[in-house]
Amino acid sequence: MDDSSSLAPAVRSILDAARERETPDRQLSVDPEPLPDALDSAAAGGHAPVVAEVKPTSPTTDGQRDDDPAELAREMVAGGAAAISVLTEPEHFDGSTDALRTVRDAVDVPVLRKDFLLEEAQLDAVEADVVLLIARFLDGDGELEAMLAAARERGFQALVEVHDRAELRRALDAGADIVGVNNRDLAALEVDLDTFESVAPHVPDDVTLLAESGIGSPADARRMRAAGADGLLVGSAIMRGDGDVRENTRRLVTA
Ligand SMILES: O=C(O)c1ccccc1NCC(=O)[C@H](O)[C@H](O)COP(=O)(O)O
Repeated sequence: MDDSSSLAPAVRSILDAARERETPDRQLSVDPEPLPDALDSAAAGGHAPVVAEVKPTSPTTDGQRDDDPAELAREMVAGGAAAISVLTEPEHFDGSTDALRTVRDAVDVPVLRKDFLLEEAQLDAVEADVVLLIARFLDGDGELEAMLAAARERGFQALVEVHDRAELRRALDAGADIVGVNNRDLAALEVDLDTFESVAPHVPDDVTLLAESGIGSPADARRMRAAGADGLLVGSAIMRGDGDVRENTRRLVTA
C-alpha cells in the first residue's frame, strides 16, 4: 500500500472508509459488454469516445447533484457517451451499488464501477462490465496481479489506473490490457493534463488507453485524443452545476 502520508487527507479518508466497508459472502460471475469495442465503435463513427461519469459529488466538487442515476445515464448515452462510469463510493462521492445496478439496467453500453477497491471480496459487491483497479493503492508484492486475476476470474474487465511511468510499468507487468492515466494527482488532488501526455507514449498500441480526469472542454478532449487516448473518462464537466448532462456530453463527444 502506498505510503499514506503522501496522500491528500481526503484520499486517506477515502481509503480508511474503504477498509471499513462490509463485503458480501458470495462470488459474482459477470458477462460483460466489451469496453474496447464500445470505444472503437464511437471513434469509427467520428465521435470522441467518452466514458461519462455519474458523480454526484466529490472531495473537489462544490455542491451535490441528487438526480436519479439511471436518468442521468440515459441522458449521457443520448448525448453520445460510449460507456458510463458510476461512482459506488458512498461517503465521499455519494455513490452506491444500487445506483450502479439501476444504471446498468437502464443503458446498453458498458458500465464501469468507479471505486477504491483494496481487496478481492470488494469485487463482489455489485455486477459491472468493468472495474477500476488503482495501481497506487495496490502496490504490495503481487497485489495488483492478484486483484487483476480475481477480477477476470469473475468475468470483469479491469481498467488499471496509473499516474506515472513507474505505475504504468507495474500495470503492464501485471498484464493490464485496459489502462487509464489519471491526470489527477491523488497526493495533492491537482489536475494536470500534461500527465497523460507524458505517460501515453509509453503505452503499447495493443493496450486500450483512457485519459482520466480534468477534461473540461472540447479543446481538452481533442488534446487527449491527439496524445493517444482511445477513451476519455469525464465526470465533473458533464455533471457540473445543475446543467444539462445530455448537452454537456454532446459537446465533448462532438469535439
Ligand atoms: O474527483 C475527485 O475529487 C477525486 C478526489 C479524490 C480521489 C479521486 C477523485 N476522483 C475520482 C476520479 O477518478 C474522477 O471522478 C474521474 O476521473 C473523473 O474526473 P473529472 O472529469 O475531473 O471529474
